[in-house]
Amino acid sequence: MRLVKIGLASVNTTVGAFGRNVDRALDVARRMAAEDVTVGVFQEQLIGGYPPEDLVQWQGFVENQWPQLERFARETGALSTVFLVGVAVNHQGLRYNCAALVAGGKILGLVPKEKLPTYNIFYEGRTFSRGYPGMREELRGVPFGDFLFRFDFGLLAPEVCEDIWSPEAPLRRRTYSGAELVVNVSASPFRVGHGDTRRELLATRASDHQCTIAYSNALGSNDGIIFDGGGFINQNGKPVLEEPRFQEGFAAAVVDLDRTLRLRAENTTWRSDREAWLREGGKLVPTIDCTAAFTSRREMLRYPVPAHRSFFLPAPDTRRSPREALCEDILDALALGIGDYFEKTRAFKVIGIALSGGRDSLLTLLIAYRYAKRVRPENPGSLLRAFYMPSRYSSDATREAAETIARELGVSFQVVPIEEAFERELNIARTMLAGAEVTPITEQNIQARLRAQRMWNWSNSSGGLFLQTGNMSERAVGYTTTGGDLMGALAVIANVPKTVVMYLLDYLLEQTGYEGIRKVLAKPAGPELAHNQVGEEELMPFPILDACFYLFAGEKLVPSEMQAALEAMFPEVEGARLRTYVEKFIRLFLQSIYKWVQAPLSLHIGNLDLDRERALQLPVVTSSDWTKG
Ligand SMILES: Nc1ncnc2c1ncn2[C@@H]1O[C@H](COP(=O)(O)OP(=O)(O)OC[C@H]2O[C@@H]([n+]3cccc(C(=O)O)c3)[C@H](O)[C@@H]2O)[C@@H](O)[C@H]1O
Ligand SMILES: Nc1ncnc2c1ncn2[C@@H]1O[C@H](COP(=O)(O)OP(=O)(O)OP(=O)(O)O)[C@@H](O)[C@H]1O
Ligand SMILES: NC(=O)CC[C@H](N)C(=O)O
Repeated sequence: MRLVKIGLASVNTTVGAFGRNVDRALDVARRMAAEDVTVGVFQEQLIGGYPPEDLVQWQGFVENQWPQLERFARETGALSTVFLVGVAVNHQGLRYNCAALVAGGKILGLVPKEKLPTYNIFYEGRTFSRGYPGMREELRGVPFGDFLFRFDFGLLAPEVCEDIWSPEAPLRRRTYSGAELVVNVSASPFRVGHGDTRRELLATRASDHQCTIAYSNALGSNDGIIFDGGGFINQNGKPVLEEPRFQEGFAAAVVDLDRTLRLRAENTTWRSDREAWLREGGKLVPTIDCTAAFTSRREMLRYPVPAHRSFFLPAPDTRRSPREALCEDILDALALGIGDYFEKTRAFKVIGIALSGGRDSLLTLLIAYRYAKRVRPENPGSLLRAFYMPSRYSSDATREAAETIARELGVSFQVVPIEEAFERELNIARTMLAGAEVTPITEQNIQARLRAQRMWNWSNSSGGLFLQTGNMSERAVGYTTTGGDLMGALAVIANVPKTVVMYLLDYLLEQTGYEGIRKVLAKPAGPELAHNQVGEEELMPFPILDACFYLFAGEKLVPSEMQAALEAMFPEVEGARLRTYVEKFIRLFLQSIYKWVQAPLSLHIGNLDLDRERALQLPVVTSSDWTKG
């Protein structure tokens, strides 16, 4: 029996706040040591914050991380814990994204990331250089490269995030070289369903490579990329610990590393694969001996027995239903996104929403309220302001719905009519047009723009964070006004399809029983910019719109393929009608790209997103001729 206690840390870092990031990490490091953690795992780019994007091009951004790493080492020097910390380093003019091994007051090693993700939201290949098999360098007197590290408790292999996402992972050659404990410092952004993907991936790697894996993820939102924290310990395929997500702190568990070696020895497939690898010229990874530099304290650790006192019976099932898991995850992620933007920019005092009595602004308000409840539990509503701005087209029903939810949440609610200003702007527009008619669409847009202007004015003088409320589906087809409801300081639900907006509201109604939600849902969605406007009549049914969006923008199908998929999905709708929906969707989508590119920074929760930096990089000036074959 060789017991080791592994701690997984979650620290909410800010890009560029090196000193503050390390202060927060030190606090967790000390708490881990106080609870006898042998190996404490932090996240990728702990010191610099993630994603640093092109800040890595500034030599100072990278160089100035080193003194902070040294400080971390110094201030943890008396602790009996080995720490893994993500840091960027400069070496011979190139930048590397590393896992640093720190123990006994010293930086004992630096292992650079080999797989640099340059897809979706990731741009690492643009700024960082890769580590490579057999890399053996020294940086400021510290071993820097492809190494294993021997401690009195076992053989450890540090690595960085994406390294584990490849079947050709460095951990293959490192475990074949004897590594027992693979430690992955990670920054894996929240995306719907990604938590399950991580769990399965780690179980597969730990089983394929017969090792114990400790994986610790980043926490907190930076620039709309939301890290949900959490982490996993998996021993040779068996889950040992799953750290709760969306909270700062750490979780720890004891593992018996002898078990990892025993299972490895029993696994004839692993052994013969290793022999074949050696025969084919596989090169063993060298080991740095750290036993003189650090002595662990493990005599107090106890064998990890199941809390439910059975090695044979399952633990009580605490899993959430898929519906609850989806809704709670999205709501937690978006609330963290609002909160971290509000706090980390240090630019705002309150949060404001133009509240229409419709679905999108209601959901945005409820998400902001979720954040407010965390930081001001005694009076969450005091952090928020809601403004209802009626024109001649606004109904009593939406006003009543908006007022009701604001009252239920204790949020200040102000009615600011725009009718007079609308009339004035209409007349001015007529004058500018020298007598020509103001189009009906312009009439609509004037109202949306007046509301935006008022929100900006309120924001300027109050220090208010003006939340933009548009959903992804309507943005995709340009059903939003440039300079109007498309604007705001932070777009909260811009990555949420309309059908998901409705799903979340149904869930929240069930959870909270708020009358305001019920009143909003009682009325069909529509912008109230003209008489009796119903969004689904002007566009198409939202389930079909979202399906078109998924098939075209996500799956990249051509119209005939989309049509076939829609016919299978909506057999009750006539084929000819589906064809007009497909054509309409593609036309609107391709002619609305200019709108998304001027939308505010938005919170990201899925790989299919309308954000030129993070998902679809489409030209604004483009023709749809190619879609016609
Ligand atoms: N390719 C291009 N590149 C750059 N700019 C381009 C452009 N094409 C038009 N433009 C400019 O954009 C203008 C048209 O865009 P914009 O002013 O936004 O107006 P537009 O897209 O014509 O109309 C806005 C639509 O959004 C709907 N809406 C508005 C507000 C809320 C909601 C809701 O869901 O509640 C819906 C509204 O019913 C209407 O159908 C043009 O007048 C022109 O100035
Ligand atoms: N009467 C209003 N008072 C305040 N804000 C409004 C008003 N009408 C529209 N807005 C703002 O403009 C945004 C766009 O309107 P839109 O109709 O797309 O959304 P919604 O009303 O929130 O949701 P839905 O479309 O599902 O009814 C709203 O979310 C809201 O922020
Ligand atoms: N920062 C990274 O390398 C993360 C990439 C990884 N595939 C993830 O999404 O979790």
